Amino acid sequence: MAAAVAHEPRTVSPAIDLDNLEYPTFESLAAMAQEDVEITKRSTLIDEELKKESAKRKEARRREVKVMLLGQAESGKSTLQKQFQLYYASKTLDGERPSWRPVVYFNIIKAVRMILSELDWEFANPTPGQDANHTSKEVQEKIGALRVKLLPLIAIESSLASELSGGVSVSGGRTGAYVRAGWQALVTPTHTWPSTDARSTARVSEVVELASRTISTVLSEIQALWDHRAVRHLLDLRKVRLDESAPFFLDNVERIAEPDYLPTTDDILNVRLQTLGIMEHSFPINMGGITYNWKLYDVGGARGQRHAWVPYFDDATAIIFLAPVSAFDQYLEEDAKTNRIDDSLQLWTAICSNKLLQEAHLVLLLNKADLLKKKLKAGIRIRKYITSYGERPNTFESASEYFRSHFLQIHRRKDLSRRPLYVHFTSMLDVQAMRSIIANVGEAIIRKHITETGLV
Ligand SMILES: Nc1nc2c(ncn2[C@@H]2O[C@H](COP(=O)(O)OP(=O)(O)OP(=O)(O)O)[C@@H](O)[C@H]2O)c(=O)[nH]1
Ligand SMILES: [Mg+2]
Repeated sequence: MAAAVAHEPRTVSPAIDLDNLEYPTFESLAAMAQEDVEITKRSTLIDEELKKESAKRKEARRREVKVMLLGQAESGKSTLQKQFQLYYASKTLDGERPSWRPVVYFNIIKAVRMILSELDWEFANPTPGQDANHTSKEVQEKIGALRVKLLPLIAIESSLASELSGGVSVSGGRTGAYVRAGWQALVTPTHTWPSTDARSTARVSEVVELASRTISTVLSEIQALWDHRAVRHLLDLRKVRLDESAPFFLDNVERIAEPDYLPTTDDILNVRLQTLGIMEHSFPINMGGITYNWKLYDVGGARGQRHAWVPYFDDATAIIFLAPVSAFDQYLEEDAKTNRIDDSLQLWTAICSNKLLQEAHLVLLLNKADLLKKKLKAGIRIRKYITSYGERPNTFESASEYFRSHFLQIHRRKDLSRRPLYVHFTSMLDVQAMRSIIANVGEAIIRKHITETGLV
């Protein structure tokens, strides 16, 4: 037989003494009731505050227009960002002028270095069939003498590049300098930035001042090199590969060599400086009496940078895709076998078919139309680089239509949500012509945003 188990109650309720119970007085009951009212009031207030806060956040989000600038490296994304800034917030661009000074110096030094190294190569390996006068002993001696004078200038390139890149190590090559978000604070003593200490700012200014002084000291040698017939000849033969903006800066070197030089808007638009990562620029845009917080995301376009775009995709209001149509005779710096137009078409395919971007408004800018015209006028044949161009006339009308139809076809085939597509040919350095495009694109994007969010 199982033994009986005695159970103790687990909790013992206290015994009560009915004779000595304390009852609350009417006064204390009233005070308690008042306290309850206060607590309820406070919690209602908190609820209301939270509701207001959430409505405010929602409203702020509704007024926020996020626009991503996408496209391969050198397609003109950062230049378009500057054009937007110039149109909607020109005062902020004015404030940034001093920080573009070292970038202009860097562009000049890099151009001089590249000319000298291309000449070296050409003297050692003369192009068959070229005029031997341009590689004669006399020419080589003259260039040799210029090189000696220009060496102190070339020596500054890497320290200037490294200061612009905020310490990211860079080594020669065509690109040379990268910038990340906040770079301007690193190169402008008047800016404050958490990562800028007084010593590093002083060092940067020293490098910038040294660059400025050296450019004016060797000004006549820079001009002599740029005007030299051997250089001109090699440029004509397209044997010297310079950044597209190099001729602009070398033509303007005298003005830039002035000690009180401050970059003009044209200078700022022409500089070449590769973007690293994602740079966010925001400024208010007023439309129909409502102020929108316009956020532009300018990304690095080289292949190694593209993975960083994706986290920004799902709440993007619009994508502005830039494809440089002048690039038919160029190849990717990161992959010398891929034609730039081909890369742009591949990238455009990926953008049109990306599921995260299905809701985003699409704008396609076929950029560098000015350079396309120039190249065709200079007789560069598209068929040599793109065989499918066939016997079509080598004219701007025919070429622009050919490239446009390829991009449109991809959009038709790959865009599952069948969004309307806004297409423009652009010459991004032309401030006047860009004004109407910027206004059109800005308005179209905000209008779409209004339709979706129900803002009036
Ligand atoms: N001639 C001409 N030059 C242009 C045009 N658009 C941009 N450029 C120049 O092309 C170069 C590259 O432009 P960026 O805006 O730096 O290119 P990006 O797309 O930002 O390049 P990453 O930052 O490397 O991805 C700069 O020197 C610009 O001045 C154009 O329409 N015509
Ligand atoms: Mg850029």
